[in-house]
Amino acid sequence: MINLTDEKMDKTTKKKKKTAECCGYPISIFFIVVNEFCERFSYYGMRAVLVLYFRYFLLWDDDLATSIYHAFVALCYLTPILGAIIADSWLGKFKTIIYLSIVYAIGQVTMAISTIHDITDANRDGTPDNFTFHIALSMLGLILIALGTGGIKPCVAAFGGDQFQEHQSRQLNTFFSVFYLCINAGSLLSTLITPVLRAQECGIHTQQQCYPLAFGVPAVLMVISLVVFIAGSGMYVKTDPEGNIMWSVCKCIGFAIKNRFRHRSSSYPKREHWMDWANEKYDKLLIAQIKMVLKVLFLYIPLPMFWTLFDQKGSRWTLQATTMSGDFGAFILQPDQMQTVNPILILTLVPIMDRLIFPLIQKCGLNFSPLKRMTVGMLFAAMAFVSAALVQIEIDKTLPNFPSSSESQLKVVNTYSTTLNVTISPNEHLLIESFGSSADYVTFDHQDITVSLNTNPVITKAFSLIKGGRQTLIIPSDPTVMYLKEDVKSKPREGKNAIRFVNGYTADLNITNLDSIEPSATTNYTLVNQGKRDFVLRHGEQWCEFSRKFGFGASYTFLIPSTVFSDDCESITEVEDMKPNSVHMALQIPQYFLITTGEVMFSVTGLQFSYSQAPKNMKSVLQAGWLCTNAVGNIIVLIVAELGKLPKQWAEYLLFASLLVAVSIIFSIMAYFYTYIDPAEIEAQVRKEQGLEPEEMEKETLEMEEKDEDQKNEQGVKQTKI
Ligand SMILES: CC(C)C[C@H](N)C(=O)N1CCC[C@H]1C(=O)O
Repeated sequence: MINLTDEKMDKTTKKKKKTAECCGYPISIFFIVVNEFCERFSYYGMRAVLVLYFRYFLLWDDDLATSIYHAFVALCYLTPILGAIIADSWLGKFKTIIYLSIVYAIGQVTMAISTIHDITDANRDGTPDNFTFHIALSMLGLILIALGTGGIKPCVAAFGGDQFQEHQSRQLNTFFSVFYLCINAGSLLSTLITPVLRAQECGIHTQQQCYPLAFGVPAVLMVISLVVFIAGSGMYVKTDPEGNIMWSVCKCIGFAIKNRFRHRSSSYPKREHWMDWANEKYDKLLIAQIKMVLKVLFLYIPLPMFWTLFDQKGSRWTLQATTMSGDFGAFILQPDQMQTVNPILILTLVPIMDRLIFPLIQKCGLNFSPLKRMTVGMLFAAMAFVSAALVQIEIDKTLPNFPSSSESQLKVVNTYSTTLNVTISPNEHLLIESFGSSADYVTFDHQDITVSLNTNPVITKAFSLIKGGRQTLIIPSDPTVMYLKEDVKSKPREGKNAIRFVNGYTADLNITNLDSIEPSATTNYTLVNQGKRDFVLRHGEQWCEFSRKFGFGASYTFLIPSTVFSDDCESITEVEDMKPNSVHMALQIPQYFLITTGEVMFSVTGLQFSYSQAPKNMKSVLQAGWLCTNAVGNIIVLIVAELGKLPKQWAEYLLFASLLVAVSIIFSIMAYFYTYIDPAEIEAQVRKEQGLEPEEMEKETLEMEEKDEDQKNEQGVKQTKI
């Protein structure tokens, strides 16, 4: 018999301890949800500008930037396992959250410091001189952030759940919804704010895009998140870890497998569950707890497929948006801003579902159990992809007919003084007026062509076209030097417009933001945003200004005639190489609505389910298992992106939708055989079977705490056995 000190008494009775409440909720919850809001602001805010930092600060190419970005996101969803092990086996959730939040905040500050170009810009030219320093610092920052954000994620949700007493089960479910609302409110605000901060100019020696501010504000938010969490310290219910539970779990599973193998002969009687083969050596309670966790983890196997579709919102759907028009009249939406529709919808759909839809379904007498909700959530996500496929079919109707890999396409632009008859061997005849172009691209299934112009004398020239490419034959004022210029062969990125100029003026010209162009030359493409753009053309003292209004995703060649200054830029002609996007981005709203409805049913429910079905000492572990489904989904997206795509994007969307339907059918069958449990009840029952009265159980817990870690793992479990 050991003496129960006040402190120990508190430890054993803490679940029963009355916590301060407000409207039926523990007050400590307030600190946890505010902490989550700030943390998600910090995480998503930093993520919103990360690719741009790689691309335009570190000057990495698109492929490297996106690969490192996705690897970082996947790492953020893998580290929860580590956090959960630390919390459930060693430090407890409270201390784990504090320590890993410190790591996280240090990571954010390191990241912000790595973006200060002035640190290494000795020659003051606006670019860092020592890229290795910035890369090393930012990678260190990202690793610390991934450790921190992933590590605390399973602990915060589970720690929030721990604050509720048994009579607060309704409030507990609402907590997970509010928790999800905070995630999305934080992410929405930060994804709107950090890009604006980045667009500011700042610097000591030279003014540059303000990455230090864009990364600095998330770092400050992470520090606030930590301070808020610590501020609630006195109010939390803190459950201590019961020794190195993960090590005990691994040893117990290992023993069960070994023991089963040793007794594989049919002469040994079968046992109800393979984990029962650990009965000889391990505590029944531990075995029962492992069975509960394994049952849920098994159920999670098909779930990554949901996240595989969900995560494509940020990639494929954003690319789809770049081929659409974002002109909403009152405002213009950029393709990547379309993603903010998801958190906005979450903020509206979670309350609607919680307060209206789910109670209504219950009133109708339907049993909409958590696993049914998750299955329906998956079906909604599949429908979202069907909707995306339908939108894609509409877009495809408006897209130019790009050349296949064996074809070549050619357009002709005439800046000669008269109309020309252009013959392209063997049988293409085009009549092209001065400062005009052929109506559309001509497609060839061979590359070697001969072009003849009906000038006097006739000019003939041979060309070799690019296989799979689009080119323009530029006929300048001196047609003998006609030449080929390569054109864009896909929609310009980010919904921008690709423009270029052909100089038909007799001398060099300067155009706003472009290098000077020689007579008869053609500039390379420049990308310009949607909206009205002004250009100033200059030659010596002469200048004129012209404006054009651009839509989304078009490509133009502007032909500058020799009279450009005498008619004040009026005579510049515009050749449309690629039509602007005509399918409206609003058509993406149904797919966002469907996927977000699916997310509310799947993700919010999954969070609650993972908490409710976990034994008390493995709550964080099961949360980590849940988050791992997200990590695997992310990795699948990475692999799919690497493997390439189906020739038709709409077909790929339909393929993913069908895969998710198939997976949801498998999941519903698995769910059918799953029996919901009350882990506390099972634990109490096992203890009862072991002949332990509640008081004895508490004493025994204390005795176990007295022993050293190793003994506790090895002997503690045996000791409780009957
Ligand atoms: C992608 C949105 C900004 C956030 C999303 N709706 C969401 O809440 N989550 C996506 C993965 C799980 C969850 C999160 O915890 O961030």
